[in-house]
Amino acid sequence: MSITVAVVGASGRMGSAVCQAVEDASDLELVARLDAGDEIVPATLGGAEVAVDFTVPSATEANVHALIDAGLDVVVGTTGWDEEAYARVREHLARPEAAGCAVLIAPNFALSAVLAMSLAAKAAPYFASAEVIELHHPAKVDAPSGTAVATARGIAASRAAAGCPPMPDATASDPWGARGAVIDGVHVHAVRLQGLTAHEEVVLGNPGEQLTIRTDSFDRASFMPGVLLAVRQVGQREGLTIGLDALLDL
Ligand SMILES: NC(=O)C1=CN([C@@H]2O[C@H](COP(=O)(O)OP(=O)(O)OC[C@H]3O[C@@H](n4cnc5c(N)ncnc54)[C@H](OP(=O)(O)O)[C@@H]3O)[C@@H](O)[C@H]2O)C=CC1
Ligand SMILES: O=C(O)C1=N[C@H](C(=O)O)C[C@H](O)C1
Repeated sequence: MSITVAVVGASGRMGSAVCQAVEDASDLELVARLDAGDEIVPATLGGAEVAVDFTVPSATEANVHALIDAGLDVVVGTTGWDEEAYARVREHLARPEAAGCAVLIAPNFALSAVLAMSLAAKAAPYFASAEVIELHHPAKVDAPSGTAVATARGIAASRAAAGCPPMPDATASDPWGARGAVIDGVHVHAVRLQGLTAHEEVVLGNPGEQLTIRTDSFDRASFMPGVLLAVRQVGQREGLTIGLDALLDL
């Protein structure tokens, strides 16, 4: 029996790749393609059991609530989520009328990126300094990337758990914002460059040594195995899952 799938944001760079990947998978059936302006209601969802959302940060949360209302499990790759938005989804999923629905939200479905985030969090307490540099195609609408935000938060959490002191930094004047965004105390730098797809470097420093962890998605094909894994497994989960690492034995 196939799992029936609807893709929201189906005409986009990721949405169109997901539609193709679903069509190419013998155990999945693509039953609906939705885009901006399409209503998310059972009549437009073609009987889908699982929806995949790759849209825009300003639309994704409303889409997820509409998909839960329609009784679907949801896999989300769109960025822009914060703790408050996660809490609203958890609250929605806890309502009796949403019983049986599950949502998985992941900032990055590429195995190399998931491993890079996990390795960065593991390594961070062993280094005095850690910074994140993300590099993307110039059509990306948000900065920093969702992956960079999650990476910085993971680094900060593991350093806090290990009781690490603040990172050394004598910067007293930065009128141009050259030190980048600061997320939970971790500096994050965003590059937008024609020719790039999706890349991230985590640099960790100690006196006399440096560890560089780098992930490169050269092609959106890199995200597809993770998206399909999530589509196949989201229905076996309960509530809200954040991150593909929850499905992997890392
Ligand atoms: N988790 C992961 O592994 C990855 C996540 N991403 C994230 O996925 C998201 C999409 O990226 P990408 O595909 O490059 O972006 P695109 O801009 O190529 O695609 C977004 C699509 O969503 C459509 N859209 C906009 N608003 C709505 C709406 N309200 N309902 C339905 N569809 C809508 C757009 O239509 P229109 O153009 O007509 O407005 C467009 O077709 C971004 O947040 C990106 O960061 C990207 C790659 C990997
Ligand atoms: O917009 C993109 O392209 C990507 N977005 C995600 C993010 O913001 O982390 C994942 C990946 O970096 C590609």
